[in-house]
Amino acid sequence: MKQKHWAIFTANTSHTKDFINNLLEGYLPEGFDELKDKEGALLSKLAVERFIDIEDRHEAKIITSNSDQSLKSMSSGEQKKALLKHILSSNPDFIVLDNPFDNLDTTSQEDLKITLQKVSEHTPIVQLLSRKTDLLPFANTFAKLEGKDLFFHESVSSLSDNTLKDHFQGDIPKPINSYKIDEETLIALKNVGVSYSQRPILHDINWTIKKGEFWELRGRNGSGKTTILSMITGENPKGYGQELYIFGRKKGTGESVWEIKKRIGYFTPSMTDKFTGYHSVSHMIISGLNDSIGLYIQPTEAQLRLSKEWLKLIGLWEMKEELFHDLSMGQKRLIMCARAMIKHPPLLILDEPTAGLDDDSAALFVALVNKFATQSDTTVIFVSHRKEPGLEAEYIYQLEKSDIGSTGRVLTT
Ligand SMILES: Nc1ncnc2c1ncn2[C@@H]1O[C@H](COP(=O)(O)OP(=O)(O)OP(=O)(O)O)[C@@H](O)[C@H]1O
Repeated sequence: MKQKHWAIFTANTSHTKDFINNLLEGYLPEGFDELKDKEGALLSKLAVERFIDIEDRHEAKIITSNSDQSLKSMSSGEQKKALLKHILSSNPDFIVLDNPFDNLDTTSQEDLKITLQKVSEHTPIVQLLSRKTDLLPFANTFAKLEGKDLFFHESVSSLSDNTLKDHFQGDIPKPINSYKIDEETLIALKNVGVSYSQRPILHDINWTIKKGEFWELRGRNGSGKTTILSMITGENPKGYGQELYIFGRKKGTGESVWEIKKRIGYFTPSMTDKFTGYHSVSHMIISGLNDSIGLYIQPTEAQLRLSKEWLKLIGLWEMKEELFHDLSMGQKRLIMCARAMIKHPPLLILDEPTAGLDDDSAALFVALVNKFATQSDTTVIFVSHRKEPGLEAEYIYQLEKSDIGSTGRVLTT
């Protein structure tokens, strides 16, 4: 009999985590009899985080035993590859893949496809996917997870519904107080180099970012994207002593990390997915004005008015009193993005912001970013391995890996 492989399409309202736990714990939904009494392994961002946690707590190396580096210090793509290697070496009876291509560069995505094709000859695979282009070619059983319920479909074509609507009617709300930045050049890196334990990571990086520009930062896994961003935000001490200028000042000339952070909006999905506090949707947006997650003081009239304008723009005004906690993943992402935008920071960094979103929600998210980049003075840096259709970045900063560290060049779109 032909090996069965499942492709489960998820949307942002799908109860993906419960579904995966049930599969791995043997509470099999109908249609998965082939996995009865079998031991499965999970490749997902959450599984990586669990291993980081275990390695941290026990000071042990489980999936990185043949590397000097801790799992935590690896780049997100490297972590995923290390986990895959660990899974394959433990020969599980079946493998569950939760959006396996997220965080991987295009070459690594192709390599993973080839590996999985081979694995699929002897091991059943369950792929959960939110983007249609990610479908593995050998999948032969298709279903959609709607909330908790699974609906099987004969083919992929019967799964698609092209009903994308543009929710963003209206303009980006103006901030209550605006930042005054006199310099035209917001960020400048001049001949910046970084090494870790004598391993060169970045070489001679020259990158000038001006006020109001919209950039995409690209590069393969481990090429140093996060390293550059963390030097800019002040989280990485490697920026000190280098020709790195932030908001017109050379790094390390007296400004505090806090002063810099106040002027940077930052969004990455793990901020949303890990957040467990119970705050209303409206208060979550307003909290972006105070640089806190969640609101702990009574908002002013002006703040409430501003949050109303944002919620109307992103189509979530009806949900203002709902708890952030109860929203779907796509809605949470829009709220967190609006929260990062609300004060029109001079710089907004979006780090793989669409990872895990379904096609429609990703397109909606991109539409919001495009609108913000056009209608505000904020400089936007968007990092992603996916070429998001419709993203209107003006410039691309491309990192190219090499033995002496990654070098960078500017491409125009
Ligand atoms: N604290 C550290 N110690 C040792 N190596 C590190 C440390 N932090 C980062 N690195 C290494 O530096 C390189 C660049 O990592 P970085 O996270 O900047 O890459 P990236 O371009 O963001 O990758 P990805 O696309 O996979 O997220 C990687 O090889 C990573 O393993």
